[in-house]
Amino acid sequence: MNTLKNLLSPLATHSNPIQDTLKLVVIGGTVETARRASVSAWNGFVDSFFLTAHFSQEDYPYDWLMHWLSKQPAWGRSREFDITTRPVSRHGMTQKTTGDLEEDEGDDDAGEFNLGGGHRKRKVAIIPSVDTTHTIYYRGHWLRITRTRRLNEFGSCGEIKISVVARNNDILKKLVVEAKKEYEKDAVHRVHIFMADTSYCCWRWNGARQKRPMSSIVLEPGVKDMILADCRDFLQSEDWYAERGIPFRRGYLLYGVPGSGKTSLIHSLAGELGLDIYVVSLSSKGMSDDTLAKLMGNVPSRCILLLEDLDAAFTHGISRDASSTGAPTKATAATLKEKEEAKDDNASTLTLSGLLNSLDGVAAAEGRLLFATTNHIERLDPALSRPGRMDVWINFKNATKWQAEGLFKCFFPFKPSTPPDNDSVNSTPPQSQENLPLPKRKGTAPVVPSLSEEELNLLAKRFADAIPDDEFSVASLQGYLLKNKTRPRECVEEAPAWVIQERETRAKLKKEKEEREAKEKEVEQTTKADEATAKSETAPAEDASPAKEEATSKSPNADSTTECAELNGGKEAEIIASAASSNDDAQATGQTQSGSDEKWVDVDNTQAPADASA
Ligand SMILES: Nc1ncnc2c1ncn2[C@@H]1O[C@H](COP(=O)(O)OP(=O)(O)OP(=O)(O)O)[C@@H](O)[C@H]1O
Repeated sequence: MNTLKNLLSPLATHSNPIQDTLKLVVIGGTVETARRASVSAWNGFVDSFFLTAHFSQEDYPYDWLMHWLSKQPAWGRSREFDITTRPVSRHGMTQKTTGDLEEDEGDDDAGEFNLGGGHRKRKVAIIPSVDTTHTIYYRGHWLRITRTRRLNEFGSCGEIKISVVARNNDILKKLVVEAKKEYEKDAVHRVHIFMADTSYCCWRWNGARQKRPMSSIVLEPGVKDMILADCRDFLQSEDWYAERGIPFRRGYLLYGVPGSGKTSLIHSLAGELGLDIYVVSLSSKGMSDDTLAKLMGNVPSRCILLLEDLDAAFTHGISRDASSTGAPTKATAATLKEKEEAKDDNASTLTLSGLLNSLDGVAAAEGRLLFATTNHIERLDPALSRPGRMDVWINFKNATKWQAEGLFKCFFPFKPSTPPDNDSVNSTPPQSQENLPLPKRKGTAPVVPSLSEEELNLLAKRFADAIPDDEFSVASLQGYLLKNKTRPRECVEEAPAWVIQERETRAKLKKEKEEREAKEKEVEQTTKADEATAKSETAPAEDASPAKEEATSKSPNADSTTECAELNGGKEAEIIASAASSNDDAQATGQTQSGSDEKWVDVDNTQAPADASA
């Protein structure tokens, strides 16, 4: 005490200011040194007695732990925590957490509360705050949990550190297993979507969507069953593939008109098979052979890898090698111009050989189901769609009457005439309602007049009669039904008028498009003529090159064909021929090709396709 008094007394009395400053520095230094020594002693103590596990956001256990932590009762008593409406893990599961904010009386949907006055509810999670250590009691042990953020080469990344005093790491193993189980239990109703991030060469979680029941997809009989059975069979055949030395991969090419259910079917399959979907857009900015190879090498073994609008990649500069377009179709002048721009604009520089390598090269991931969709199969290079890369082809066409009827039944549920007992409801679901999700949310659901089964069947039949075969996409029928979702009877009455109106609108749009194109062509020709006149006036000597003149006076397509043929060194025609013949064969034979593992399925063909894996 006296020492301290002696140290501090000069500060109170008038003394030399230099001496005072020095004393303050000494005191401060001593205090700081003592603090550091105690912190490092504590860390040493922790290191020697505690087991510590680190969980990085880059890997799945982090998600399991965050999900598990968000459900722990300890947060209800904690004095510092984060409240978030964002997903607590990359899988987007924000659910009821202990210590949650409860909605006003009358709402038992705990964990949801109204933000912003509207009727939309958001779920709230309470999670450990960053850089704070929390202590949780778990199975007879005190866990010290610290959530931190660290910087890595791609930005900041979350980390969880869990320390526990224990003789071995059994308790941590138990914790991880429990967290995983809980996580999977809660994830079972969702399909998780990951998008390729070309900037960081990684997959980013993009959302968790509610599973879509297979019964809500209306395709010709047998198609859904065939594809589902094929996927299941593949996923169970790892050993079979290994024994025969065949790469454990399977590709599905879904092609056809827009709005016919290609994407919906994939979503539904993912839910049915319990797989995540990894989506790559080949024409996205920054996509290169290298990036794609890394991304493909990083997909987990059991998942759906989706290449959407495969043909779009071809019209945005993909090429077989440095000097070719890779696409079997004629490249337009606009396409070539786009390619030139792409070089400057950091756009996709992917080549077809790069794409082929990443699909089935040595480093390509195994065990994944590859799905590719396209509206223009004729634009695909045959190399891309050959068996081994795309084993099953499915053609999606405009809606048939059968599909119109099925879609109508999906939209309007019927009321059984006599209330059946629970068992009979569970055992025999009506075909159109089978697997459909039960309405979960409370609120003002639209009032739909109740229909008996007979009436529903009759209305669906009449609706189908009014819809012409193979003229409207299922998406447009869905649009019409959505507009009439509370008026099933009127919907059927007005269907013929809707068909006429749709036809008129389409004819009008087509006419407008033709007029616009004709105008554009006219302007283009005038500009070309003006340029030619200006050229001949300013540089008469250049007239001596007639070949060049001839090329510029051709149509844009003819132009690009010439340029394309030059770029390909004459290979273009070969590619067109092989694509056409393979496609024609497909249409002609229509079905399974014997001797290969490939299937050719036409959704309009009512014959059940043969099982290719047989
Ligand atoms: N066969 C179908 N059964 C049920 N719904 C369908 C079907 N086809 C389309 N739809 C509905 O139409 C909408 C668009 O469907 P989807 O995106 O699956 O079509 P798509 O063939 O992938 O189209 P695009 O080629 O333009 O990507 C969805 O809302 C979906 O519910």
